[in-house]
Amino acid sequence: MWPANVLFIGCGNMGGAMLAGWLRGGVAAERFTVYDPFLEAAPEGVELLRELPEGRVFDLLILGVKPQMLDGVAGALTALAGRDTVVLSMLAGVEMASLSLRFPDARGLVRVMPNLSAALGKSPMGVAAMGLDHEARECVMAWLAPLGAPEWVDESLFDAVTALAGSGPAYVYRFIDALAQGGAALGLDPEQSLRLALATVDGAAALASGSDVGPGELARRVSSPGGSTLAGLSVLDAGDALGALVLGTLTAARDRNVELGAMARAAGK
Ligand SMILES: NC(=O)C1=CN([C@@H]2O[C@H](COP(=O)(O)OP(=O)(O)OC[C@H]3O[C@@H](n4cnc5c(N)ncnc54)[C@H](O)[C@@H]3O)[C@@H](O)[C@H]2O)C=CC1
Ligand SMILES: O=C(O)[C@@H]1CCC=N1
Repeated sequence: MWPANVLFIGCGNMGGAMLAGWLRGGVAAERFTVYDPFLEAAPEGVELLRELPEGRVFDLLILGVKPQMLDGVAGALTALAGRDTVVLSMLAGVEMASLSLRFPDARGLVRVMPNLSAALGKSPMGVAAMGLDHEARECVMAWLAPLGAPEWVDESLFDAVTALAGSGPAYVYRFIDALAQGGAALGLDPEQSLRLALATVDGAAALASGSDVGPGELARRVSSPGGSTLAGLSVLDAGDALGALVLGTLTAARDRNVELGAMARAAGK
């Protein structure tokens, strides 16, 4: 079954979440090797290397370093990224054209944009590939499936997908914090307020995910005519301030991804 063996190059927050997701999904730990000079420990059964392996061939190389570190590692990976090896990158902003300059001999390239929910098998994932035939692309999707919901995305939209789905958990966490702090300001015990906020977001997201109607209709169903939810929504919806704030947030994140991509393009010339 492809990939028989997988080498992570850097396995911090995001790489670690993906690794945890595969292990949770039943993939054998022995199929994974991690090269990371700074990681304290790898999960049980996963080989952790402080030096790049020599004379070994991996089916899949997963780049899990920061985008700004690409050129700190790429040169040393030439021998590992040969014609039997697919290179998969989770790096924000960095385009496949930039990757193909660094890994010209690789069997193919895959870009994936997951988020930390991969650890629970609940990550949305944008996926794009280069140099892989239909069968290999199907294998990539099957390989990513234990992490959540992979879907093909045109690479030109990757920076937007990264802003929404990659960074998105951070924005949701801010909203959870705001709910919890609001409840505490109204007199609830802060810990109880956070518990209530978390359970509310968890249940609301699960309900919306399984619903055949959209979030707008679900919000309407919460709101009794003349009731208290509408009184709250009249504040939240005023002047579409929330919509503008979220759009501004996603735009800033998307634009930073564009900058990171441009830096990688310029450095590769
Ligand atoms: N954190 C997140 O939620 C998401 C991150 N990403 C992408 O994932 C990538 C990694 O981000 P994080 O996991 O957040 O960063 P991180 O800093 O947690 O992980 C990076 C890892 O690389 C290791 N490392 C440093 N120098 C190295 C070297 N020379 N060779 C090998 N490994 C080295 C570090 O020890 C660390 O474990 C980034 O490119 C980011 O754009 C993508 C989606 C979501
Ligand atoms: O903050 C970052 O740059 C990365 C990309 C998406 C989430 N974390």
